[in-house]
Parts: sequence; structure tokens; C-alpha cells
Amino acid sequence: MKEIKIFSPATVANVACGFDVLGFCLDTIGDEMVIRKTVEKGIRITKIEGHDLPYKTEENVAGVSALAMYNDLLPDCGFEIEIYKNIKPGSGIGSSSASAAGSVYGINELLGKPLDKTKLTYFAMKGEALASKCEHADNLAPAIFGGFTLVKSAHPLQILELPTPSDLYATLIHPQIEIKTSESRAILPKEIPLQNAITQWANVGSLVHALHTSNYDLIKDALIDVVIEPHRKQLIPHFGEVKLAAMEAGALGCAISGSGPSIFALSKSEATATNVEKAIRDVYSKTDIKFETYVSKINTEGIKIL
Ligand SMILES: Nc1ncnc2c1ncn2[C@@H]1O[C@H](COP(=O)(O)OP(=O)(O)OP(=O)(O)O)[C@@H](O)[C@H]1O
Ligand SMILES: N[C@@H](CCO)C(=O)O
Repeated sequence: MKEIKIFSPATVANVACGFDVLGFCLDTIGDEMVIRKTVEKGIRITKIEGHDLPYKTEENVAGVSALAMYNDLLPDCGFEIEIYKNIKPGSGIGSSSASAAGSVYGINELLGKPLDKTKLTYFAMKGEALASKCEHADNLAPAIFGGFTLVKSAHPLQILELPTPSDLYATLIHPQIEIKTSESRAILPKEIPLQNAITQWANVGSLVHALHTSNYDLIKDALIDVVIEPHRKQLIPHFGEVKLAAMEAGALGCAISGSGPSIFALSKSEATATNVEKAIRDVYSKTDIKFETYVSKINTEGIKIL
């Protein structure tokens, strides 16, 4: 195989209580990428459509992750990468992760799959670090493994795949403002009160248990973030109103997606997720901020070949 075309999905990191460890994969939103073997050695980005991003290999997350893998495997060929970007950079739904994960996934396929998914995530983290100024895998792991994932440890990298209850649907609203992950990390406190830590780790444990047992009431109780949301919510206009509208429309929970500005809600059934979409659209329709909304099944497959 000389060339491969892939779909690299958008993802929701943190899932309310699991800052930097939990994430899930979306179905209907994602980038496409073409990866091609070349005689000329090295990694080149030859085409980017959809958004204005750097072509220089060392300045694009797709190039940085691909180069890290390439320098480790030292294959007897080079690779060209084309990026067809649908996920707006700085959206909070894993735009940088989709590129960082997509390039290593594609190269691995073209080389006959020498690496497992954890090793792919490891190299993708090198690219993700360019965007967020730190190596974290909570968007990358769900993009590569699919479904819900928990990053047990980033160094050494250990990823747990969690089950996806079959009736769970996500609703997303993406206000068209850009929040850089590096900036929304910079405003976070370095220390947190012990009582908040206790509440948060109880919620993470409960959410993991709820996913294993398809306990939707417990999902609702656990989708609460007392550590990060209080600091980041002021970066997102109308966050409180969106959350209230989503909960009144029947969502199990509603929180900031990744580092924002996107906001996600989880619901039991597609019909409820669609009602939630309507309710949160109504909030932003009354403002002059442009926005997009999506309803998505949880994507249990992750990145796939088209
Ligand atoms: N291939 C790429 N795709 C997306 N962003 C890229 C890419 N290469 C470099 N970047 C840079 O990364 C930054 C966007 O990444 P960032 O992590 O801030 O947003 P995000 O991935 O949408 O958010 P989140 O990680 O919270 O979901 C922008 O500064 C962008 O220029
Ligand atoms: N866990 C990360 C996800 C965004 O890349 C954050 O919230 O900063």
C-alpha cells in the first residue's frame, strides 16, 4: 500500500470530572487526511485545506508526531501528509489531537502496523505537546482507541479502554471564538483544596463505575467538575445559561469540552440529545456570537480508514 485516506475524529477531553485523564470519541465530526509513501526520505506536509495552519513539519502537530515516530522507526522511505481540516483549531474538541493522531496512524498502516495503539498515542503526544505546551493524551487516546478512555498514566503511558453504554449520545455547541489550550491551562491554580479533590476523585470513580454498569443515574451524579470549571467558565460566554438549558432539556450532564470554548452534554437517547441541541441553540441564538451545534453517537471505533 502506497497511500491511505483516513477519518480522524473529534474528541471530548476531561468529561467534566476527569481533567487530563478521561475522554471520549465523537462520530460525526472529524478531519480527513491522506498519507502517502515517498522515495524521498523525511516528513512533508504537502496540502492543508479548511484552515490556515503551518506547512513546516516542525510547526504542525501532524508533522511533529510523524517525525517523532519516523526518527524512531527509521523506515527506508519518506511520507507526505495532506490535511483536510474540518475541526477548527482551538475549538476544544481535539483539533490538534486529530492531526497528531492521524499522521502516526496513517504511517503505521503504510508500514504494516509495527506499532500498537499505546505506542501510537505515545508518538502523537509529541505533536500534541506543540499545541498545548504539555504532553497529555486525554484527546489522543479516544481518537486512537475509540469510545471512552482513561489515561492511567502519561509517563509511562498507560491507557484503559472503558465501555460505552449503548444509549449514550453527545450534544456539542461550538461558539466561534478561539481559546488556546495553552492559555486556558495557564489560568488554572497549581493547588486545589482537599475537599474539592475528594469530591472530584469520587466523581471520576463513580463515572467509570457508571460506564461499566450502564447506570445512567450515576452518570448524571458523576458528571460534575468542581476543580477546573469554576476557573475556566468565565472564558466561555453564556456558559451558565447553556448548562441550565441543557439540564432542563433532559441532559445527564453538561460541561466544558476539553479546554473550551466548546461545551458538551451527554444524554440517554438520541431524541433527548436533539432536544438538548435545540435548547442550547436557543441560548446562543439570542446573542451575536456565531456558533455550530452537533449531535453525535459515541464513536467506539476511533480513527478509521476511508
Ligand atoms: N494540524 C493542526 N491542527 C490543529 N491545530 C494545529 C495543527 N498544527 C498546529 N496547530 C496549532 O495548535 C493550536 C490549536 O490547538 P489547541 O490544543 O489549542 O486546540 P484544540 O486542539 O482545538 O483544543 P482541545 O485540545 O482543547 O480540544 C493552534 O495554535 C494551531 O495553530
Ligand atoms: N485536558 C486538556 C484537554 C485540552 O487539550 C485540558 O483541559 O487542558
